[in-house]
Amino acid sequence: MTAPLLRIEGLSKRFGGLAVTDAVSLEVRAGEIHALIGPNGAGKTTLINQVSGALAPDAGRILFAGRDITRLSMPRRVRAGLARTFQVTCILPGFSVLENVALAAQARDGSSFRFLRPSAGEDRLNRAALEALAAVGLAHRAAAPAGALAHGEKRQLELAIALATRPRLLLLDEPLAGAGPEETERLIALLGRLRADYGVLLVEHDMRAVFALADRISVLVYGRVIATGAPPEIRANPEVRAAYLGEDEA
Ligand SMILES: Nc1ncnc2c1ncn2[C@@H]1O[C@H](COP(=O)(O)OP(=O)(O)OP(=O)(O)O)[C@@H](O)[C@H]1O
Repeated sequence: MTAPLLRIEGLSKRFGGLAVTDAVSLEVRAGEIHALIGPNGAGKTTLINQVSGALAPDAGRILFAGRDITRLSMPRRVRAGLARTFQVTCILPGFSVLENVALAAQARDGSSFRFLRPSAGEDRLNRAALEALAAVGLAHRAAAPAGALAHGEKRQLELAIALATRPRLLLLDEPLAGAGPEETERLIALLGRLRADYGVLLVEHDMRAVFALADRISVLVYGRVIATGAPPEIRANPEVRAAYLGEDEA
């Protein structure tokens, strides 16, 4: 079996007296969608924040492609191949769709264009941005102002922004939040296609999407992983059903 792309070992974070993530361990393999589910306040976003580098853990380790990244800055993690999207849409509405993605491509490449003429650098960024937009099915909207996109298209744009940083692992925090039924279908299909090329750690409340997409699911309750397994195992787990899923998810 291939080594995991992401390995989280005993990750703990306290806010005051509250253990928000409590010795959390899990792995994400390349080509796998690993969903992290759990009730509101279980610590899912706090875990993603620690993996992305927005929050320092109190204890535990984060290994990415075998390298310990626990103390690495956020920009260095992006350069290493970690990309995240946010629960709340995070785009520049006055810039075009293409510009939003080109900026992300530029942030990833940093100074790598310093020996190129600016226009050649710009062409390259635009090409990279168009490629990322094509991968999420949004190339036809490249010239539109980002603020004019429909909600579901904004979620696609956020994914393109993440892809433009050339990641190996995507940290997706509620990518379906606020999407209507048709947009949800489109985004589920898109996430399913991305699986071939990336590892994905997916936080999502839409259980139909989670059970349709995930190769494995970890269930977080009060900061602790109470179960990890394939979707049928999780669905049948009595502790999970009692703590989170309830009867209607069966
Ligand atoms: N910076 C902070 N300071 C203090 N408490 C915090 C902070 N960030 C989060 N918390 C608390 O930690 C707990 C876990 O929050 P977190 O956002 O990680 O949960 P979640 O599982 O992502 O929830 P949701 O599904 O509602 O997004 C909550 O009780 C929250 O109030």
